Amino acid sequence: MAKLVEVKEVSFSYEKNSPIVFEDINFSIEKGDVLCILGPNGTGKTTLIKTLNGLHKVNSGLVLLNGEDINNLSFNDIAKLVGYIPQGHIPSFPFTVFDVVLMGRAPYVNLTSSPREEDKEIAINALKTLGIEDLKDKTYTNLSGGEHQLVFLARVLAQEPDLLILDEPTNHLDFGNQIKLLEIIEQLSNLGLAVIMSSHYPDHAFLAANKVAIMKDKSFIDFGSPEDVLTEENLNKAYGIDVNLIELENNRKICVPLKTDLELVMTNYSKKYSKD
Ligand SMILES: Nc1ncnc2c1ncn2[C@@H]1O[C@H](COP(=O)(O)OP(=O)(O)OP(=O)(O)O)[C@@H](O)[C@H]1O
Repeated sequence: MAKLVEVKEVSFSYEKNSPIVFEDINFSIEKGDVLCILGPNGTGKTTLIKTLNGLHKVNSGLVLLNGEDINNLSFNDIAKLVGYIPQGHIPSFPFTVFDVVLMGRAPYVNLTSSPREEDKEIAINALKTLGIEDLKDKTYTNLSGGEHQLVFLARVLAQEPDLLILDEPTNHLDFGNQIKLLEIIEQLSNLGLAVIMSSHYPDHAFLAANKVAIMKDKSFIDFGSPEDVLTEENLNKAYGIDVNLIELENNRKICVPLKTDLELVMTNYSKKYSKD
């Protein structure tokens, strides 16, 4: 059986003669996998993610969804397979939260017909799953950043995709909601949904992912299980800081970044901001 996502020898640059963002990327994702893509700012995580939902076309190589070249799939075909939450999306129209979530059913609803009762039930269920049914009648544009994020997630759940692609999904979420979101991701993946998310938090990969990729210098410097990939050495290579990995009693690992020696860079300012 074909893999849900296969990425083969993929390279990308924004313009014909502009620098390559990444090259020779290879990986695959199956049902129920959660892949966390880590890497420093500007390494190409968002760009890579956009090649997996048809928003960017690769320069060379292949992206296959369920064995089919993504270039041969229509926008609607991709929308039935892939639910995507972009980074920092800005809501523009004052729809109700319920209507925003119902829009997730668009790939299944004929343009000229209204949503069916079944679609409305699916939308309500998505709100219930995330524990935000009480936001149903609120105006989407009036919500907080974290509430937008959860409502957008409800909308892509209503889309009933096989793959969720989440670009820094815990942005804007409070301490508790970050963990709740990771638990929701874990539970959905146990049901068979696949998830690809980018993140700036290696700890989030330990909490929710079974695969991790670290992107740096136009490629993956490592890909595999969190235990194999999230080493102090790899995290130092990726972020240029020392990191201690600490194992808690319940076998859970956490990453603790150590302080850097920034005083060297700050010497020019020491006179101006002298406390004396
Ligand atoms: N529309 C664009 N046109 C040209 N270059 C772009 C465009 N979007 C991004 N880039 C460049 O592509 C590179 C990768 O950007 P990308 O946003 O994919 O990185 P990222 O790893 O997601 O970063 P971050 O962690 O900061 O969100 C960067 O050098 C960026 O400046």
